[in-house]
Amino acid sequence: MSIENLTADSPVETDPSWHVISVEDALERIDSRASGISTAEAEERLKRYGTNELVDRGGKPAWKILWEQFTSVMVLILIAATFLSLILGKFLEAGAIGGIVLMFALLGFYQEYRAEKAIAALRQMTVPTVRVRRDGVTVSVPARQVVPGDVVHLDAGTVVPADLRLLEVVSLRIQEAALTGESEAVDKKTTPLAGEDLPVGDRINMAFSGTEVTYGRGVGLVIATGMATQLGRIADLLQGVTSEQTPLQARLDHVGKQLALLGVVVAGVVAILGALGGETWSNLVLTAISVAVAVIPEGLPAVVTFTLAVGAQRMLRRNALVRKLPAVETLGSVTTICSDKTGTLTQNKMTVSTLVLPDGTWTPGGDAPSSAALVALAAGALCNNAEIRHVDGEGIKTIGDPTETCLLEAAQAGGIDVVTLRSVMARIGELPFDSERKRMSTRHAPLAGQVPELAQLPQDLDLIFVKGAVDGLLTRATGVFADGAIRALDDAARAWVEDTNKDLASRGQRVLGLAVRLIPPGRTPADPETDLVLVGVVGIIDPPRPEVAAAVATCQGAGIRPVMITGDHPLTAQAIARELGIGRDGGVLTGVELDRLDAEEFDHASRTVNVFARVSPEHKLRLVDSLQRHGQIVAMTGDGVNDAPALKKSDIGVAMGITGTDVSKEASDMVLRDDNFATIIAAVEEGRVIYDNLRRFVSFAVAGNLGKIIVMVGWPIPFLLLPFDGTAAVALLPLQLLWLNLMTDGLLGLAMGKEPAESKVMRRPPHVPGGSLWTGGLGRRTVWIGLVIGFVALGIGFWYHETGNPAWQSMLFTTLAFLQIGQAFATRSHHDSLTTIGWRSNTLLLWIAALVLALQLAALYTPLGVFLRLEPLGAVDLMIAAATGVGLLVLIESVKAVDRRRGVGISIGRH
Ligand SMILES: Nc1ncnc2c1ncn2[C@@H]1O[C@H](COP(=O)(O)OP(=O)(O)OP(=O)(O)O)[C@@H](O)[C@H]1O
Repeated sequence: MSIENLTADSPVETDPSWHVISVEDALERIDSRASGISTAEAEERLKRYGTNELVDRGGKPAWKILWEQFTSVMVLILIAATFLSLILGKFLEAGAIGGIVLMFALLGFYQEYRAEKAIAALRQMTVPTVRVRRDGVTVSVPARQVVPGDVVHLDAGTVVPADLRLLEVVSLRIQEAALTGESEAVDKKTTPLAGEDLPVGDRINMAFSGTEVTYGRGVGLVIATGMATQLGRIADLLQGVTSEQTPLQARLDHVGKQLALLGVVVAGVVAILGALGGETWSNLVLTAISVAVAVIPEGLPAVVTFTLAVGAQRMLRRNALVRKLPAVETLGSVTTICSDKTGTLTQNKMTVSTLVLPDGTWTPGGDAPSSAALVALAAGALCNNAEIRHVDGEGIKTIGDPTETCLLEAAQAGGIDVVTLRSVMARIGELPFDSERKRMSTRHAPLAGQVPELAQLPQDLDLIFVKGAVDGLLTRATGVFADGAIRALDDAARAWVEDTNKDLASRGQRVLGLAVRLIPPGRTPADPETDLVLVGVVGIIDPPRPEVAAAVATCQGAGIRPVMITGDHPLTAQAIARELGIGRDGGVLTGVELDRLDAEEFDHASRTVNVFARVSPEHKLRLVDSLQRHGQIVAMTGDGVNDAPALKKSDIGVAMGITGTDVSKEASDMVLRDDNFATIIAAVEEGRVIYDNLRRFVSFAVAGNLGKIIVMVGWPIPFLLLPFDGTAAVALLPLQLLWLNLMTDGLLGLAMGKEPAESKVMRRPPHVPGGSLWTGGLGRRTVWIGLVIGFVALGIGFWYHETGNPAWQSMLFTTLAFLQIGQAFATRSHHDSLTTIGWRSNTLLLWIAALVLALQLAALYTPLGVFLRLEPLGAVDLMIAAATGVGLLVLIESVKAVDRRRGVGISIGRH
């Protein structure tokens, strides 16, 4: 998409010239003010202009989902079967097969449609909120309620919510790749530009919907919303968002197709056997159809979608919001979790514990601060973007980044009136905080005697206050403020700062240095953050979240390595890591140290070191890459705009719901609604449960179908060898098989998606993603259960047939149903006995089993039986059939018991 296309041919181009007029003219043109519009006006404009949304961006249309149900290989074979039956003049069969195909297709449609809706609803939950000025105050509103004329705030990490004419910028940089394809971020301005028809990419006093703020902050006037924005004009984008298949879905699709083809082959074999036995042509075709129908796992797609969607809901209940369905499954195979420290492992509730000065310390709540302490506290309050507000009913509240709010609170505890201080010491410049520099600076006009607390500082110079990581400040400092005067930063002073830093950090505290630079008014140094005078060092406590230590232990027990990746000091990181049980050995490496490693050493480090400190987002990306190259499945957390590449690269990108930026959320697969590490572990557990349940279902369905194949193939063989009366070449009719598959794969299978966790789910290694479904003994178990089902049913069928019982087919049919009900219960756990897990722990299965039973009885004893060509069975026959089901249940349970005693059993296949 070229830039020209966007401007020249846009059909809804209304007023392209916002970039050539001044800020004041822009405000006037749209009838707004720098303080924003009123709530009433906003409501009125919302009615006039509509909501700020692009026309339905996501999701498959319903007709497409429905169409896909009818075009799968399985269904096509069934449709072919319907036509063959028609040709043979078997109208009832044709109608019934057709009907059941329709039923399966509708079931599949319903499940998939629901899953689509559920995922769309989940995506809706991450729709960003925007800070706008309404009625003169800044409030948060959902992005969809933004209207033309609104004045909105932009910060690093914000996705621009609408098209804006910029009113204020502070080092504002915006990445506009979504619109222009240009990946380099653009520096923004507010001054009018020349040239009405400048291309979008050159309108640098505008910000466009969908682009991303990568740095700085700004304020903009909304000039277009929704479909009237530049983004809204790019039709291509609107169709975007394809729903992805999970790896397992893709593999199961494959299994489905293979089974369908196998069905065709086996059908051919049975037909040949029948032909050898002198069976009639039409009966042969009918038999072939029956076999194909028996083998095809009709319920598979519906059950898989249902299980994944149920899984996403379960995760949501545990505060993990899945944005992409494949994540539900991938979570189960995660081997390494790289987590930020602040806010994820810790509470992000920061309090200043101590302020260390060259000539003493001050503790909030303790004595009155010394004059040196006042300078440091004022520096911390001025070089600070948190706000103090009076909230009705709650009194004075600080709002903003916890690292900054705690500094405001400390200043107030020290007796400084922050609001007054800030109004007197107006800010005239700012270098925003970023996680690469790990510091921020603000510039203020000379004191001129206005602030008594700062009487000891020169009164006629501009002040640049800097706060940030101590190590960085130390390399840029030349002086220290001690005993009311500025002294040279000699070795002793340097050693004092370093020791203080280490001492606080090794106690797990976050350490911030505070510094000032004095500069004649009007002069702008090339790098304002040099020649600094240190005024103090602050120790900040951010306690670990109480539940995280247990989550870390669970994580390790589950064969998953937790890794801490933090921008904080290595000693702080290590102290917190130790407290939480992360990386008892393996030490800590810093970003600088990582940079010194060669590729091989880096790879070694990524696999052995568990704590990485003072890293930048770019290191996160390299770590993910290195881990992935060594076969690890990596979950990576991130909150900042620069974390997006690492989130995208990781197998599970995890964003923070509370503190995360829009950009990080958009790049993620999963959002933690509570920012909590423990929630990742909960999601992993759910992921494993889902994987187990899918494996369980596939094993159940394949064993059942194997049983049915044995019955269908095995049935004609004795008749070939023995004198044949020509009445019994087909064990079961297509309708009967379809019915059975509907009962088992369809209904009982659905209930398997609801199975709760196996007891050992978090005490075993993660499964190999993309690995075989049948590993760990599951293949063997599936086969023998299939053989038992097949031969028991066959045996009973022969017995009834040979004893001349006309209901032999009904008996065969009913036996198969009972066998699979028994199997369904026994398969509820691969290890634990049914008595341990409790009959009632999956009530859905109980209900569905009851329903299946009722439907089976209806098939035998109501007019439905005529349709299905079944004869009623006597009570004894019923009991025999039921006994086979109970027998299979007991048999599987006994095998599990023996396995448990021998310490073996179904495993997940990674050792
Ligand atoms: N608002 C701030 N102003 C100035 N410096 C800051 C600010 N916040 C953090 N720092 C400094 O930057 C360092 C890194 O902070 P950053 O926010 O990048 O990492 P973090 O949040 O501690 O790490 P993570 O969340 O990745 O565990 C901190 O140790 C601190 O020294």
